[in-house]
Amino acid sequence: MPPPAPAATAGDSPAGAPGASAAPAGPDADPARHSTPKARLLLGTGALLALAWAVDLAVGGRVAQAGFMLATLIGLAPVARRAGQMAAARMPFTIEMLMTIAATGALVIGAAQEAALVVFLFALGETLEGLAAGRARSGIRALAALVPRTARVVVGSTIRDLPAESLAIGHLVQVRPGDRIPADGTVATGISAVDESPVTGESLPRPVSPGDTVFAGAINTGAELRIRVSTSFEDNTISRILRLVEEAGSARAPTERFIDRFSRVYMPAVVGAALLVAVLPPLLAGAPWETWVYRGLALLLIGCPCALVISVPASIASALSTGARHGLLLKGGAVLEATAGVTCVAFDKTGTLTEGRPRIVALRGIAQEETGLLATAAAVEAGASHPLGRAILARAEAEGCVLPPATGAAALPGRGARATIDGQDWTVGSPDLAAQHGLVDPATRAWISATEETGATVVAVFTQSRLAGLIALRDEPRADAATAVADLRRMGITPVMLSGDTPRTAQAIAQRIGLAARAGLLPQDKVTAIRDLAAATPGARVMMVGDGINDAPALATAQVGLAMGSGTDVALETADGALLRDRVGDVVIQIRLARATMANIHQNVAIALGLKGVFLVTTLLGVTGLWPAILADTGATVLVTLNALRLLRFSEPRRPA
Ligand SMILES: Nc1ncnc2c1ncn2[C@@H]1O[C@H](COP(=O)(O)OP(=O)(O)OP(=O)(O)O)[C@@H](O)[C@H]1O
Ligand SMILES: [Zn+2]
Repeated sequence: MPPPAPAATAGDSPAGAPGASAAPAGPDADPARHSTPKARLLLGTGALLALAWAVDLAVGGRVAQAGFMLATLIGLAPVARRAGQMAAARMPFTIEMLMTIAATGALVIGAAQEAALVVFLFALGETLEGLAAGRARSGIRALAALVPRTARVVVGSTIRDLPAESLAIGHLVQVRPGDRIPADGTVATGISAVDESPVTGESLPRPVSPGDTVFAGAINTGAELRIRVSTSFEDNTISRILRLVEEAGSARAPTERFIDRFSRVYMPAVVGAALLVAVLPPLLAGAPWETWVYRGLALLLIGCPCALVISVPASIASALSTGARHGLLLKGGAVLEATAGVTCVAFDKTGTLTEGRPRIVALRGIAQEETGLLATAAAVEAGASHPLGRAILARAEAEGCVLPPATGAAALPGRGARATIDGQDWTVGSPDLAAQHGLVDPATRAWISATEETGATVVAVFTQSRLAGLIALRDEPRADAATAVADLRRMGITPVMLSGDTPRTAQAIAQRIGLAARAGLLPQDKVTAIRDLAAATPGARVMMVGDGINDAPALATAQVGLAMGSGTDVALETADGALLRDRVGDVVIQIRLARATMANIHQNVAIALGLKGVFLVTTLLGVTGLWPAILADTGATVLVTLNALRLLRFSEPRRPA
């Protein structure tokens, strides 16, 4: 007989470790590995059971009884062994132990036929549940298969096939039309379109040209591309996602932990109650022993918490899997549960509510003419990752500016960037910084205000003593920002914008999107703002959605922090989840999915407890016996799992275009 796989599915696991199956990925996620021996066992027990039944119907008597007994023993052996192992590890009260006691007890009181049926139905329940759980997790497992195994690496004038794992940062790889991209990177040469739907769920291929970033796993749908690898294999987006989801297994939902604790008390209570039922009526009232021992055994089966134990992990695995298919990633069940309760969503502005691709709309030279101004600003921003800095650099490059050499470049988070040029300390940053040096005269101030009222951001380029000029940049709101914000309102959730930009600019943009704004916030002010929002109303739960380095502290502070997929690594690492498609509307979908999941979990707990309640009563009344009791348990397990699978079909509501 093949060895049983310990703790293969939640149904197998001891009551003390119901979360064992919550990790939807990892080595345990392969259902085939576990269900094969179980399925074989199931078939064996089933065949013997059927044979014994046939014998029973034909001739009856000893032979049939022996057949039932044999079927029971074969089916029970692995279960009993697991029960023994767990008991040796000081976890005596397990589902396996309940099964073992009940089936052995049934044999002892001469109910071999029922014992065999009980063992068979138990194995059936586990197999079905294993299959269903495998489906729930397949979405995430499929991700791992997306990255091609080999990459075509360009070495000088030749191309060599190398394993994708061995790719290193800086390698140049060739991706032919129709091939999958083997690594995260930037397009070096070629103009094409990439289908990222397997990674992000975005169904339209995205046009790419040199300089654009691409994900490992995306399909090149157009012409040949050469990609410069930007992350190692372990750090590519897909590997990171898989790691996040794996971590998810350890971060259990509060509901799950409750059931965990509940089971720990509950299992000994069930055994105790069954013992009392079996012993007390005969001892005290002289009732017949067989009747009450039988009822006690049935009670053990009723008490089996299989369905309850898997109700939460099954729903969560389905939900995480569905989310992953839509490019919505959450680091586990706890986050899912917190997301369902969100009452307020705080959005960062740049890169979250807006495209994060500001463009220069005006240059105003003051102490320096425009081209020189642009070159100076670009030199200061040379290493910057801030969208404003990148926009300035892009424009300078487009205009063919020659940048003066700069040293000691540094970011001033939430304020600007600085560097030394020609021995002078230059800053590119918020006009307030320049004003602090007394560099902003009334005419300049008026120009800044007027420009900001149009929703543009103005940055000043200055030294301690001289304002070289001003640059106005404009960033458009994301296409779905206004709709998403309106959807949140309709769901009873308060949207707020938290911005590091000036009040006038932030207001202008917030007004177009339709929400309130808090502006002029430094990174630590965003943290304070999150705390304020959480304290503003009792029971408030705040979600923060952001993308930048300046959002990371706020992402960590909020009950739930979500990072835009295009966001900085810091934001992605700090956040509890990511929205890979970079759509504001995905916040809405994520919350809807979380709410649906919690509803699903509650239904599951109701199904599990409800069925048990009904059969508890009928058992004590003597209406139903052993096999209906285990059928109720198996039935509840299957119902709960099927109900959880409904979450796989969760889809975003279609809206009229
Ligand atoms: N690299 C930079 N170059 C120029 N100005 C900068 C730079 N970084 C920050 N600033 C200035 O600091 C302000 C706040 O920046 P911060 O990154 O906190 O927010 P933001 O990107 O404007 O907006 P949000 O906080 O809504 O994303 C900017 O509006 C800009 O004036
Ligand atoms: Zn059970």
